[in-house]
Amino acid sequence: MTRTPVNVTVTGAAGQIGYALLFRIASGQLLGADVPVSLRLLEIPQGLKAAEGTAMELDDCAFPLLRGIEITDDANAAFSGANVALLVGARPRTKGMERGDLLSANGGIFKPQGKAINDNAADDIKVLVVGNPANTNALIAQAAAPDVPAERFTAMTRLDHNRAISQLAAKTGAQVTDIKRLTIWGNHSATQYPDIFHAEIAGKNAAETVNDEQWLADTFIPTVAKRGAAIIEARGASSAASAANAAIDHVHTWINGTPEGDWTSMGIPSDGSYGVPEGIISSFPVTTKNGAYEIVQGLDINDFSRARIDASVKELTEERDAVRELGLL
Ligand SMILES: NC(=O)C1=CN([C@@H]2O[C@H](COP(=O)(O)OP(=O)(O)OC[C@H]3O[C@@H](n4cnc5c(N)ncnc54)[C@H](O)[C@@H]3O)[C@@H](O)[C@H]2O)C=CC1
Ligand SMILES: O=C([O-])CC(=O)C(=O)O
Repeated sequence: MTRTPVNVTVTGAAGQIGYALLFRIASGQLLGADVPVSLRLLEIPQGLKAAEGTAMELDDCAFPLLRGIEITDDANAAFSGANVALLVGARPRTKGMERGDLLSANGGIFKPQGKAINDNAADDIKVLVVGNPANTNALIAQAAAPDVPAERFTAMTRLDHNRAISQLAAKTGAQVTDIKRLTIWGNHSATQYPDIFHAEIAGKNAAETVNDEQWLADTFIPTVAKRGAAIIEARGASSAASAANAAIDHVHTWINGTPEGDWTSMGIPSDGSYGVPEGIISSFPVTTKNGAYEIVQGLDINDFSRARIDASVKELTEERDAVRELGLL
């Protein structure tokens, strides 16, 4: 295999998501079974030793596609030549803590990392922000990287998307593979809106198939939106393997395309579509092709959906205003 390795930078590499993610990247599940990969792991100084331990385990897998691992606490070195950056390192939410509380704790991490991406990454850099509050952290990083096209900064709502598919399949007895065109709108937070009005189950409209607005409003939406908190309550730690799985899905779909007739959900800089203020990083239905994404246009938004999209977007504009006041934009 003579192909040049793709440089993938993972921040927070010694954390629990990092541990679930790195082996899947190295095995080819992020980029494809024929794409060699070189890993750059960024950690804070206290995390370096554990990252080295993970790197030893990666070596011990003898992955055919893994061409190198560098470990550093220097963001400029970590993002040097990066083609894909997964910004995972952040402080996770703990019991009883809402995402808003995390803004100031995490904002300081993403501004310098955005600048380091701006100054060091490859021209084709694609960034996925996983660390919470993911949408606003992505906005902070993007604002600090004026030389990188804004649309390369994305935030992860794919875990919400996957959770919603799974809940809908369980309710209707369908297979997850029967469910298409589901959308997560807004923020990766409890205000997010999982929308099944345009979704299909085995080719039939999902909302009509379910035909139960009370289940939608009182069970489905809160179950999906509060799933992160429910996992923390049950596990005593936030979602890790499912979050890593969603990060793999997000980047894999971005690079390789959405299947014909389907779409996915990504947190992306708004172009003003669907009344979402331009510039904020909000989740939309998107199709992807040749490494680029496009917002699905022309969907009818009913009153039920409009109110919920607006509420989540309002939260995002408030987060943007808060980080602006903190001098992070
Ligand atoms: N968008 C989403 O759907 C989801 C997001 N998350 C978020 O992902 C983030 C990571 O979660 P976990 O891996 O469980 O946390 P963790 O605490 O296990 O790991 C975080 C790691 O990041 C490192 N870190 C902290 N600051 C850093 C910096 N400036 N540079 C590099 N590394 C740094 C820490 O040393 C630690 O090893 C959290 O913010 C969590 O809330 C978690 C689940 C889903
Ligand atoms: O809720 C959290 O803090 C972790 C998270 O983002 C999720 O599981 O969706």
